[in-house]
Amino acid sequence: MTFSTSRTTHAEAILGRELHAKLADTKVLLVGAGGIGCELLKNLVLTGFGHITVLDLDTIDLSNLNRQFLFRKKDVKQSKALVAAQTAGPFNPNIHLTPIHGNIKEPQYDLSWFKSFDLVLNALDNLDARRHVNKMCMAAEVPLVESGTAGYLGQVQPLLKDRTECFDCIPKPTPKTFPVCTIRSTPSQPIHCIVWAKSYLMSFQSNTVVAGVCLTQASSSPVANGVFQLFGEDEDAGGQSDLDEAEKQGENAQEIAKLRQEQQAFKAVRTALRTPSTTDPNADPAKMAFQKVFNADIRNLLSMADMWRHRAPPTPLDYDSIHDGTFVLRSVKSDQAAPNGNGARANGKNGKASKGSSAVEEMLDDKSGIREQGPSSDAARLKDQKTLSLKENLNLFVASTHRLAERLRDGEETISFDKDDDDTLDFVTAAANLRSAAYGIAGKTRWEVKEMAGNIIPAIATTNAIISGLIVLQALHLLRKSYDKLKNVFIQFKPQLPLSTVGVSHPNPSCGVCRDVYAELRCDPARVTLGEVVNSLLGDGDGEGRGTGPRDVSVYEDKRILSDPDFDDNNDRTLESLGVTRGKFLTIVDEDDELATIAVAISPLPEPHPADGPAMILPSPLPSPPAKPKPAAPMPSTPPPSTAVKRPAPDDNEEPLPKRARTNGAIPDSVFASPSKKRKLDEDGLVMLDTANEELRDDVIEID
Ligand SMILES: Nc1ncnc2c1ncn2[C@@H]1O[C@H](COP(=O)(O)OP(=O)(O)OP(=O)(O)O)[C@@H](O)[C@H]1O
Ligand SMILES: [Zn+2]
Repeated sequence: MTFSTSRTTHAEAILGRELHAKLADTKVLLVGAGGIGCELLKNLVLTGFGHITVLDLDTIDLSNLNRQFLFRKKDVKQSKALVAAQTAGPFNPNIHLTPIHGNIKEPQYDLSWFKSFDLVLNALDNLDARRHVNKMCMAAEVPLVESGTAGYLGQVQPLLKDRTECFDCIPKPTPKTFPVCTIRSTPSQPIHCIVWAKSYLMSFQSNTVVAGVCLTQASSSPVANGVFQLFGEDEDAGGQSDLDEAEKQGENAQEIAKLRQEQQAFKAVRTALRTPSTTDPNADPAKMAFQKVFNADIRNLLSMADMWRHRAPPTPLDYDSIHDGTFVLRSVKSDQAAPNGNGARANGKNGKASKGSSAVEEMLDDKSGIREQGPSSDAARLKDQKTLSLKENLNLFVASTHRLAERLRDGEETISFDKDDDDTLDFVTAAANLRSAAYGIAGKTRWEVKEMAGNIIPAIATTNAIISGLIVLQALHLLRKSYDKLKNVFIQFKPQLPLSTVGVSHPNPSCGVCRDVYAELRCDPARVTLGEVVNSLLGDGDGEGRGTGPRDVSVYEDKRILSDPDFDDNNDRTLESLGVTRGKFLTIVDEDDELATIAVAISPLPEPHPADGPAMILPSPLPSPPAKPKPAAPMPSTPPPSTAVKRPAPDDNEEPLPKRARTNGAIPDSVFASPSKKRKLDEDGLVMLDTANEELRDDVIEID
């Protein structure tokens, strides 16, 4: 007896003939071709999914090659989506693969486009893109499998509108925050110095790592708030408006004069960084930057006596003496902030400077040259893992500042921190370590700084591979419509139970994403006005499919309010003039809070469409939102969140906030019982579950 086997024999045997045949016609969108994406694409191709679109915005980096096995060294700098498709396509000639090099948030990937897929699989690495895809899938009612890994941990979550909770049903934990005073004036841990150093490249506010207002500052000017961006945009390009304003409002004139002086000094450094280099050592931008931030600014802080009453004061660093090896780290009391204050070598015996002082001594001990961490003195240790002396940090600071300055002069307008950009990593390492030395905090190796500054949890190829297999299993349940089999699956750190599953949860009745009623409006945004659109969508309410009829509503695009019953200025403006174009949503909120919200996706008119044809094609039937569930009574057992210190920093581009709290209403018990309100592993908000009753354990760095 002979058996004939083909490439599909095994897949057919496992899946059954019916499902296997169905796969050939299935259209899948895979978003992300990174660690999970590469593994998953291989699985999809080999399982026999017939039509796969793979989309990624990025190009291949050398550091991807250890786990993103569809890529080779020759592919570095090429599009991930294109190379992934080129490599995986030939694994199965029976399937169609469409690679797209692009951002999933681009307007052409609108609701109609999402609706053209039977299934969407996320293999992303950031909260923003995940939330976007979640919303599009909820609107399009296309099943989505969400996933993420963090080191040895991983999670798969199948999501389907009205069947399961969506990605946004549970508010995600906010990223770690640090009080601005700690970062700007009173760091006590290496991470504080690293965050500070990063802020010299990037804005404090925009990456929301620093929270609160520093009480020692009088004004809200960038200088007062510590937003010095040596390599970024000039936050105060418009002049000294903030300070002028503060002066007008009668704030302390002396303090304002001091802030102005600081601002001038800072601008001089920025200018020097952008000016062709000279031989004058005093015009060396690196030296100027050093003297400003590690000497002048620290002296300035020392003059605020109150700040140092209960904590060790920092020591101003001196460029020349570090350079020639004669620098002595001084412990200066707040009232001894004079340049020649009594100094003492920071040897840990002086209580004021004892924190981390042995590590500081290590940095000071230039005779040791480059020191190595740990017991091994193996000369072959990676250079990244060596602790640099103070002088070496100075040299690294100077060298990296020069390299970054050269890039500015070559036309780069802003330089942001990127863990894979050596110049920025060197700068942050050196600047953070120099600041640590000034504050008696232990220094960190370049390797450690890379991990901490990049919020890196090492990626493990095996975790990605397991998760990708599990994604396919959940995808198959969704395709079979075996909804009772759907599971949230977790890879966890438990030898007895490395893999666990939990049944999916119901949607959160007050979710501001999946409880909205979605509709699609095909229109020419240049030819329709806001008022026209809203009135047409509300309809006359005169029978089935004819809408709710006129009522009081507020209208938003994302967080921007466009109109409400007391504000109709925009009603005669076109959608285009209001920036409501293809791919965006108009959100219509019931002013009486009785009916669910309508979210209207803006799509183009179908082609071909006569030029004199209607400017919009309304959804049919018109949206008819159900009554909103009554909010549950507040739960006494849940303490209110503390807003005292760790309030998240306002977003840089903050736009008017919606009047309503979209997901912040009282959350019913069922939500807190939801298994996915669990442990946060990833900066981008991946929520991980261990067991149903486990505490939220965060890798939060303690802040003072
Ligand atoms: N908005 C987006 N549109 C399209 N692709 C995106 C978007 N956001 C992220 N991605 C892609 O998702 C993938 C996530 O993969 P992964 O987590 O392995 O990240 P990586 O950048 O490849 O690796 P690492 O961050 O560890 O260097 C990346 O390839 C990234 O380009
Ligand atoms: Zn939801």
